[in-house]
Amino acid sequence: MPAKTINGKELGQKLREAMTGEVTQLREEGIVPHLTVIIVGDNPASKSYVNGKKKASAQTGISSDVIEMPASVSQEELLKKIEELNNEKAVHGILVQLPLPDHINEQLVIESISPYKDVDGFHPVNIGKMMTGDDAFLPCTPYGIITMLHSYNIPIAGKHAVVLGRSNIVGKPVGQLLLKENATVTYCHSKTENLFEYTRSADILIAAIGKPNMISGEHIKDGAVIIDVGINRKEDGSLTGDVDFSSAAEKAAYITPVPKGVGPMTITMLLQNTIKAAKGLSHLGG
Ligand SMILES: NC(=O)C1=CN([C@@H]2O[C@H](COP(=O)(O)OP(=O)(O)OC[C@H]3O[C@@H](n4cnc5c(N)ncnc54)[C@H](OP(=O)(O)O)[C@@H]3O)[C@@H](O)[C@H]2O)C=CC1
Ligand SMILES: Nc1nc(=O)c2c([nH]1)NC[C@@H]1CN(c3ccc(C(=O)N[C@@H](CCC(=O)O)C(=O)O)cc3)C=[N+]21
Repeated sequence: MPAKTINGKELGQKLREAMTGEVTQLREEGIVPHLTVIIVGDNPASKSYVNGKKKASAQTGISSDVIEMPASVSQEELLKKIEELNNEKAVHGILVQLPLPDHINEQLVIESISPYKDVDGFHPVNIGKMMTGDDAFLPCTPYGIITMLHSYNIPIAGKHAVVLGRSNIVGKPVGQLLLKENATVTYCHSKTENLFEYTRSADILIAAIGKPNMISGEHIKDGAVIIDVGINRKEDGSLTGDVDFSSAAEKAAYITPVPKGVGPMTITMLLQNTIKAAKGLSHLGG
C-alpha cells in the first residue's frame, strides 16, 4: 500500500496558527517575543532559511530581526555582539546561523549564547538537560520530528528507530528524544558496516546524512516510517532529500517529503522555543 505523506508544511502552519493566541496573550502582558538571527557571510542557501524564519515569525506575531555580518568578521566582534544581545532584555531568542567561516570557533560561539536565549538548543546546558530529561530548549529539527510523529499518532514506544547521522544538531539529539519516547535506538554513520542491514530492520528510519537519494525502497522494511531530514540542492536549484521518495513511498507506511517535510517543522519549533524564552526561563534557574 502506498505510504501516507506526512505534510510538515501543513502541520507547521497549523501549529503556528495555534501559537498566535499565546503570542497575543504575551503581547497583552507587555511582552513582545523577539528573535534575533545572526548570519555571517552571504551564503544564498542560508539567506533562504533566514527569509523563511522571518516570514513565519511575522505570521505568528513574533518580532524578529536579522544581523548580517561579513564573512571576514572577527571572532571577537561576533562574540561582542552576542554578549550585547545576551544583555538586551527585549531579545528573548538568539540564533547564530551555522556553519560559520573557518576562522571562527563554532563551539565557542554556541557556548557564548546565554542558555536562556538558546532557542536552537545547541548550548551544552540545554543538551545536558535534554539528556537527563529536564525541561530545556530542544533542538528544533529533532523536536519537529517528534512533534510530527505525535501529530500523526505514530507509535514510538518499543519500535526500532534507526538514525542515520550523528551530528550534534540532528542525528545525536533525535536519537535521544526517540529513546525518551521508549524506542530502541540504533545510530549509524559513515563508518557503519552493512548499513542497509540496519535500515531494513528499522520501524522508524531517520535519514540525516546529506546524501541525495541514498536510501531507496529496497533499503527499507514494509510498513516503515521514513523521516527524511536531508536537504540537498540539485543543479537545477530544486531540493531533494536523502531518500528516493517514489520508491520508498511504495513500501513505507508514512514518509516525509523534501521540501515541505521536516524543514518547515524546524522553523515552527524555533518559534515555539522563542515563545518559551519570552515566557521566562525559570525552568533553567534564571
Ligand atoms: N530539514 C531541516 O530542518 C534540516 C536539514 N538538515 C540537513 O540534514 C542533513 C544532515 O545535516 P547535519 O546533521 O547537519 O550534517 P553533518 O554533515 O553534520 O552530518 C552528517 C552525518 O551523516 C553521516 N554520514 C555521511 N555520509 C554517510 C554515509 N554514506 N552513510 C552513513 N552515514 C553517513 C556522517 O557520519 P560521520 O559522523 O561518520 O562523518 C554524519 O554523522 C543535511 O542534508 C542538512 O542539509 C540539517 C539541519 C536541519
Ligand atoms: N543555528 C542554526 N540553526 C538551524 O536550525 C540551522 C542552521 N543553523 N543552519 C542550517 C540548517 C538548515 N535548516 C533548515 C531549516 C528549514 C528549512 C526549510 O524550511 N526548508 C524548506 C524549503 C526551503 C527552500 O525552498 O529553500 C522545506 O524543506 O520545505 C531548511 C533548512 C536550519 N538550520
